[in-house]
Amino acid sequence: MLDDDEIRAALEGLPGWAGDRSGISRTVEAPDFPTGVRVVDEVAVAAEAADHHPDIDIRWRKVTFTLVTHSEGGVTRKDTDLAGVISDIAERHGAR
Ligand SMILES: C[C@H](O)[C@H](O)[C@H]1CNC2=NC(N)=NC(=O)C2=N1
Repeated sequence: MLDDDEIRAALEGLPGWAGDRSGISRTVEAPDFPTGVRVVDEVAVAAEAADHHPDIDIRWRKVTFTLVTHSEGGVTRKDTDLAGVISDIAERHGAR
C-alpha cells in the first residue's frame, strides 16, 4: 500500500489523475460516445489481463476511471500501473 507521499509522487507522473489513499481517478472526454465505449472495452481487456479492475462511470462522452486495491485497503502500484495503461489507451483513441 502506498503512503501519501508515494501517491503524490506517482500522481506527478500521471497527468490527469488525482486522488489520495482512498483511490485515484481520472475523467477523460472522448470525441463521441461510441469512442468512449471503445476505450472502456480496451481497458476491460487490460484490466482482465492484470486481474485488476477499475470502477468505471460512463456519461455520454465522459468516462471516469477510479482505481483502488480493495484487498489492500488502499492505493498500490497495481493502481498506478493500470492508471498509466488507461491513459495510454485513452490517448490512442483521442480521448483527453
Ligand atoms: C481474486 C482477484 O485477484 C481479486 O478479486 C482482485 C480482482 N480485481 C481487483 N481489482 C481491484 N481494483 N482491487 C482488487 O483488490 C482486486 N482484486
